[in-house]
Amino acid sequence: MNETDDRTAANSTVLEVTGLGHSYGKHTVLQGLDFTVAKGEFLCIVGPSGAGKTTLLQCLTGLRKPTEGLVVFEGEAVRDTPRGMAVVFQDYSRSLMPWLRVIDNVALPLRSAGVPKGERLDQARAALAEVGLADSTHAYPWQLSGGMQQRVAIARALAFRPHAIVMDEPFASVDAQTRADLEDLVIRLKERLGITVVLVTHDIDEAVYLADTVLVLSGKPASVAALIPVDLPAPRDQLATKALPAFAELRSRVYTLIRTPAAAAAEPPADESEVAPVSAGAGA
Ligand SMILES: Nc1ncnc2c1ncn2[C@@H]1O[C@H](COP(=O)(O)OP(=O)(O)OP(=O)(O)O)[C@@H](O)[C@H]1O
Repeated sequence: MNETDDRTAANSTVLEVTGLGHSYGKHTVLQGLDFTVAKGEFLCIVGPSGAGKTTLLQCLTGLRKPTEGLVVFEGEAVRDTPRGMAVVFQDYSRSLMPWLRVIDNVALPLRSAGVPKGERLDQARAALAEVGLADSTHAYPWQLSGGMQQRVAIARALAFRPHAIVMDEPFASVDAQTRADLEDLVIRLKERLGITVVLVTHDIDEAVYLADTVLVLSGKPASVAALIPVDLPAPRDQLATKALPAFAELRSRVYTLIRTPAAAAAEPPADESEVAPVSAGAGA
């Protein structure tokens, strides 16, 4: 049994993707994807620009129907975004309502879900406290920095008390320092609340820093080139973790897989247990 099998056997599977493919008309973008995400796991999806990362994420969240295969979340086939799943997009400025105060932005989806007023304001306040915005509940989004607005978007996702958060390049629109702060925030939230996180990024360093497992998409059409367990010590630290030789090794493996998937797959890694090619048990 390799590390990937251990990973899925030790934890219960939350998300299961089987034979997933997607074509836009005659243009096949994704083909034959099989993988699982365990409860509490942090999975980062990386791949070259245009590989189909966003398309995959849309299929996982029920925002797009795959043309082939199946996505199962908590035992049920995904058709619309499941109740236990929250989605955070890159563009916070478009996802927040500028005319609503922060607390009302966070509480809005709860209102649509029929949660009574007192309860939804309590849940919204608690979620804002989780992301360090307890003092900004009455501000308008446009009075906040980009990083704070993205925190509001994360709070809005948390207010639902989801079991899983799916994020599409959530830190791509903020400066480097804010990005590092938000990365650490998401790691802390995941650990404290036991949430499963699936995050798409084009940034290999970010993927290795955040993930328990990095899923590398590559090829045309794209498939899973590898699921790479990231066995870096916790807690992760922006300086210490990134200075580790193991971090540099993982980063270069991911980079090589993205750039030259066939060559990387043919050349076994120094320690084979660290890289699990998808054919060696990445599926359910
Ligand atoms: N709605 C659509 N209709 C037709 N083609 C699409 C549509 N959305 C995406 N595509 C095409 O599918 C391919 C994958 O796009 P997608 O946005 O999923 O990739 P990506 O890996 O997220 O890209 P990037 O890293 O640049 O954000 C691209 O060739 C894109 O042009």
